[in-house]
Amino acid sequence: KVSTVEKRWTLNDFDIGKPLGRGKFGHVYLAREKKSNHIVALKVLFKSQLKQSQVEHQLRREVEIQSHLRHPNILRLYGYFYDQTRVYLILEYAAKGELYKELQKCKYFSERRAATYIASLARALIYLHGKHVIHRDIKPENLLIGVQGELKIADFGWSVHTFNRRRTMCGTLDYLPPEMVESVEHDASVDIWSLGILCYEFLYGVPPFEAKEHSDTYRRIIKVDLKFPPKPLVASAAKDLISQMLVKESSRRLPLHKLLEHPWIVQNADPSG
Ligand SMILES: Nc1ncnc2c1ncn2[C@@H]1O[C@H](COP(=O)(O)OP(=O)(O)OP(=O)(O)O)[C@@H](O)[C@H]1O
Ligand SMILES: O=C(O)c1cc(-c2cccc(F)c2)nc2ccccc12
Ligand SMILES: [Mg+2]
Repeated sequence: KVSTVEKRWTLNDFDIGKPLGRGKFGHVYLAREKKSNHIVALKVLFKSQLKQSQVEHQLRREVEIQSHLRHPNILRLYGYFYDQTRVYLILEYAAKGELYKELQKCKYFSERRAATYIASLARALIYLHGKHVIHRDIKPENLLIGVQGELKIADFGWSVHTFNRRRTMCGTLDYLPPEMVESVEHDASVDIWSLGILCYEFLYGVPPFEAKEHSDTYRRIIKVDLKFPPKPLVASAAKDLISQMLVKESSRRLPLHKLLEHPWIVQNADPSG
């Protein structure tokens, strides 16, 4: 069993295996922790590139947030260490890889598979929001698949701790810099919207507001120009759920615990998730 974050890890603690993929800032390798024989994914990030892109604070925040999370549908971050030139993240290994590749292969998912994924993501988001964390970047590229086929939310690079409302409600906003005011603006309901987009994409194979130009996608989003194609045939209960999540007024989006009671989820999601 891989111990907690307190231990000081070094590269010598691991045997490095095959590359699992390439990210923006470096590679991810299969690795085995020598003492426990525990298989992990070792994400190697180059400090030079992190500095260049000015994402050091984002990475520290990602590590700080993800290392404290414990949920079956959230990818574990066991620890990190760094040397002269690189930062290493010790991550749970998701044996069945990326969800978006699975979606490309199947074109779209069955209602049972889609509902099971959406229910497990809703449970993970309920857990996250309960800890005042919003992910803000829920999309197929950031979802990995565990050895039992279960979904794992990864990439907390864009996640943030939301301020408790007392601090922002009574404290004047006047002195808060844009980036703090901006994060006060959007709350956990941004993840409900993204989950609605995902649900649509799982069932139709494309996201609802896709367009050739970014400007067109932007226009369709702010208009909530939601259309359901005739093919593939999708149950009206699923369309009803999606329509309750893709609501412009963020406070009127279907709360996550209500999503888990929605007929389409109750009838189609596999309880084990
Ligand atoms: N824990 C893991 N288990 C299995 N494969 C992984 C894991 N983490 C990453 N990978 C593989 O490595 C690839 C790159 O990883 P990742 O997406 O985390 O890098 P990144 O794109 O730089 O990160 P970000 O998406 O935050 O920019 C992934 O697309 C995936 O194929
Ligand atoms: O040389 C450092 O002290 C250093 C540490 C860290 C770091 C420290 C904790 C957690 C984490 F994810 C990253 N990130 C960096 C990124 C670029 C350049 C240097 C560093
Ligand atoms: Mg990535």
